[in-house]
Amino acid sequence: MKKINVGLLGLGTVGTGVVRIVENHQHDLTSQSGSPIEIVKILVQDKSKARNISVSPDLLTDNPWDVVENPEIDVLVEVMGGIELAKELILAGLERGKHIVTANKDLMALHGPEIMAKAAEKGCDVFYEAAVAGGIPIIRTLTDSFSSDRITKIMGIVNGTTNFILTKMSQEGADYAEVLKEAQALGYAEANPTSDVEGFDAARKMTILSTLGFRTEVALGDVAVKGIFQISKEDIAYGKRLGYEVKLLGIAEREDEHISISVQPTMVKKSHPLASVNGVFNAVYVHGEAVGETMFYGAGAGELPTATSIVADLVAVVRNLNLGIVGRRGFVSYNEKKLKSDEQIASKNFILLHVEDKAGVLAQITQVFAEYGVSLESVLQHPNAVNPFAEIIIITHDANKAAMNQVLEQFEAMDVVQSIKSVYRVEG
Ligand SMILES: NC(=O)C1=CN([C@@H]2O[C@H](COP(=O)(O)OP(=O)(O)OC[C@H]3O[C@@H](n4cnc5c(N)ncnc54)[C@H](OP(=O)(O)O)[C@@H]3O)[C@@H](O)[C@H]2O)C=CC1
Ligand SMILES: N[C@@H](CC=O)C(=O)O
Repeated sequence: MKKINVGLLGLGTVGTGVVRIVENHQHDLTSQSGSPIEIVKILVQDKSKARNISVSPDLLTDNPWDVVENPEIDVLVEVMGGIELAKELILAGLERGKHIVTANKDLMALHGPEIMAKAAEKGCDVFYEAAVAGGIPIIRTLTDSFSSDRITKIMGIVNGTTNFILTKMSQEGADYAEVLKEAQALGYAEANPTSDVEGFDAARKMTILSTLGFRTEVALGDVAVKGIFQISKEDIAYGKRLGYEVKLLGIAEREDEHISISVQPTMVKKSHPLASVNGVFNAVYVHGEAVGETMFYGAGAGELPTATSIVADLVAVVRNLNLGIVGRRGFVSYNEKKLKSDEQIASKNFILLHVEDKAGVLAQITQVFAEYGVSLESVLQHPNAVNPFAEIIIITHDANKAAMNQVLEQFEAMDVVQSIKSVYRVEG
């Protein structure tokens, strides 16, 4: 039984979890993969840093090439994050015939095709289950379990940090900045948390999921992105009154071979299963033509859930090594990419307006919707107790994005409209 040597690039939140699982589950890992797995070198930035796991100082190095050029190492597990250095090390590892496991969605969303091409050229495995939704096995599900189906929609809460923040704001009325600090302390947030709160982390994950689900090479620039920082307590309170929770959703849809992908705060009807996904939990809803509706739920970030996916990938690599095969997750060929136009993207919408509180205003507002063919599901109006204006909350029926943009442009130009406070997509 040949021992498999692993070089670990990074010993932060996720790397620590990988060391723990490899140590604690050694017997099971060997019996499932056919080989003992040993971490023989670990790259860190600062060897003198205090760590919440004890590892032999001999294992640590701050020189990446000690790991990547080590001929004894069979597999590189990249959990250091960042793009340029991680990419350089992974490509250098592949060049030397090393198999790769990574949690790096930033890298896979931007450079996945180049990395997969190098892996194919060198006959190596590249697995990245942990890159999307932490502990949920969604990548395997899309590439393996649904290979027989035609997926039409992937919709999910794929960022744990923002879901943690929105849950605390909704349930406890907590302050945004305070909860973000808590998410950072718990190891959920990215090194630069703006990528969580501005929606880019979710956009990278949706790039990966839609590429795999629609078998189409989706680029990060194809994803329309909106983050959570503009969500107010008022929006959350109104949503609740009307039976909605505000969630940051990644939404990828396919219709007549055309696709659209977005990340945006969304009012989700409380009866929809995504509305009750709280805290750091993630969930991904997948609709396939044959299978119908499915949903996958679990911890989307954090040390051990994420490490579970990494070590499962490691087992897959080792199994393949022992069988003498490679099992890259990718495609022989991709479908042609056709993006939906704004006229083809339709959804229900929630709009909160502050308007002058006088006769005829509501009629003027509804007239604008009628002009652009947007039909309304409900309209609520009531005076604001503090300020001399009225609040109007409108829920539309399905309306296309182009028409909605024209409606909003009209509102911007109307004297009776003091401000367009918020606009959300509505699901459920
Ligand atoms: N945290 C999570 O819940 C999840 C994270 N991920 C992804 O996993 C990856 C790792 O995340 P996480 O563990 O949270 O990150 P951390 O910041 O906690 O850890 C990063 C580790 O990499 C080391 N490192 C970083 N840059 C360098 C460098 N230039 N040279 C040498 N070592 C370096 C750090 O060294 P040192 O310790 O000395 O500072 C640290 O050990 C990221 O790609 C992230 O997006 C994916 C899913 C969930
Ligand atoms: N920062 C990310 C970590 C996992 O990918 C998140 O909060 O989901």
